[in-house]
Amino acid sequence: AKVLAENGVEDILILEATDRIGGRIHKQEFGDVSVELGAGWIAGVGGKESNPVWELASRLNLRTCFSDYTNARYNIYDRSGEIFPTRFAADSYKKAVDSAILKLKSLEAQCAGQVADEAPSSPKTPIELAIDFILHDFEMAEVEPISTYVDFGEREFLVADERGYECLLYKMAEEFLFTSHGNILDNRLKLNKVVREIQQSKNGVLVKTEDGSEYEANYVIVSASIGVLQSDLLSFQPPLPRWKTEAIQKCDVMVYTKIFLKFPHCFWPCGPGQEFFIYAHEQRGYFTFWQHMENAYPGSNILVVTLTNEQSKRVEAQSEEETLKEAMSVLRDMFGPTVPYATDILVPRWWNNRFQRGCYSNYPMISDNQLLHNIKAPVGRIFFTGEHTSEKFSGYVHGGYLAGMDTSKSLLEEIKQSLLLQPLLAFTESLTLKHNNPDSQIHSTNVSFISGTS
Ligand SMILES: Cc1cc2nc3c(=O)[nH]c(=O)nc-3n(C[C@H](O)[C@H](O)[C@H](O)COP(=O)(O)OP(=O)(O)OC[C@H]3O[C@@H](n4cnc5c(N)ncnc54)[C@H](O)[C@@H]3O)c2cc1C
Repeated sequence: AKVLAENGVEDILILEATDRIGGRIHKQEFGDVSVELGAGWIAGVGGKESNPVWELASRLNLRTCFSDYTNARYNIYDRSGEIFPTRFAADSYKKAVDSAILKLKSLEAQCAGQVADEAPSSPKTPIELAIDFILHDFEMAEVEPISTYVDFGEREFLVADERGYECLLYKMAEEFLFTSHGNILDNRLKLNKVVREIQQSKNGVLVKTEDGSEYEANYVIVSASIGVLQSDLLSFQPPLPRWKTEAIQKCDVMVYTKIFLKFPHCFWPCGPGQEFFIYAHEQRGYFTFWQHMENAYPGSNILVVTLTNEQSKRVEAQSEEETLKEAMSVLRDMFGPTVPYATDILVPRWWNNRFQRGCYSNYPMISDNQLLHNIKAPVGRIFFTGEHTSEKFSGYVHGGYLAGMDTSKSLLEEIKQSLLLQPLLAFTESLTLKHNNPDSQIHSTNVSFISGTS
């Protein structure tokens, strides 16, 4: 919207389903600090190009902490609280990386109709399963080379600022919407407006919201997540073409749940290289990845455990008490029976949120550019944007940011073309009218053609 406004298209309307802006960037007060339920890191810093989100954060002096995940593999606990020896952990890690490379090669071979030379081994033991989880669901959810790292650098910074990651969005809003004391008062932003239907005709679009409101426009940009597009929240009239719906359904959606736990005191190791630690269990992804928040907020006594996909869906479906019981039993395995019970727990529910239906897009390991192209491509007057439409940075905040700019530029181009074509179209129309109805109507259409040209 900012790109459009800055380019003279100020007659815009932003319809947001919830009572806030920010979407998957969402802070919440927990245990006297601000925690990030959604995006937490600015990924891709320190490289040859500057990450635009890092630039925004620097301008706002956003407080961040460098995250060094590399040590996580040396803090792997078994179920009796023993840490796996460094050498053994390093070897297991190397084995998992080699196996991931083999798996990719075998997939590539399969796609080319060939048989791979060597079959990859599957993780079986708890430590193998734990490493497989951090490798695939956490560290490298993408296939190498990872554009974010190549372009912007390999460093990642955790946002640890009471204003929240979302303050970047309010800053951006301030630059083109009417705001006062941090509140957006511009009536071009309408909150609590759940879009349910988008009708398009030759001349424009009609957007219908759940509360019965209707909005007419020349164009619409849909920035809802890929999970929402896969759900039945939004309907299109006429229905979207098959190439579009098939592409939308083919893209995977990751669910990524950060569970926050507050304790009366800190009982975990907090020295250098100990921010991240791993729990090795027979069930892959069962309360595997842990982080303490003492680097981000010293004295906060908060732990975060990350669950993904099936485990995320499982805990979303149960009560917080049940999840807390499971987490406590895992912590007592690792640190002993005297570990104090957490005083508070926070479980975000991204999968069951009908305005998200998941956390971020995950393109299949082997997919061609056509899939992304089709997900991104406009259908008539309906344009699509969001992280899932970013060619290089899908899944990230900077992906969403850059995709938004990209889509707006395409729309500006479309508007420019249609303005250039208008006189020509009016002329063609007047000729058709003349042909069909050689009476009084002709003149008025011709006038609009002439005024259009001038
Ligand atoms: C738990 C989690 C952790 C993450 N961690 C990171 C990270 O560390 N670093 C990183 O870079 N990225 C991370 N991401 C991804 C990042 O948050 C997203 O890629 C990015 O914020 C997506 O922005 P977007 O504008 O595409 O979509 P959104 O932020 O989802 O915006 C879409 C908006 O559309 C609204 N909407 C949906 N349906 C309707 C409707 N029918 N009518 C009206 N409005 C509607 C939604 O309410 C929402 O506000 C994480 C995401 C999650 C959920």
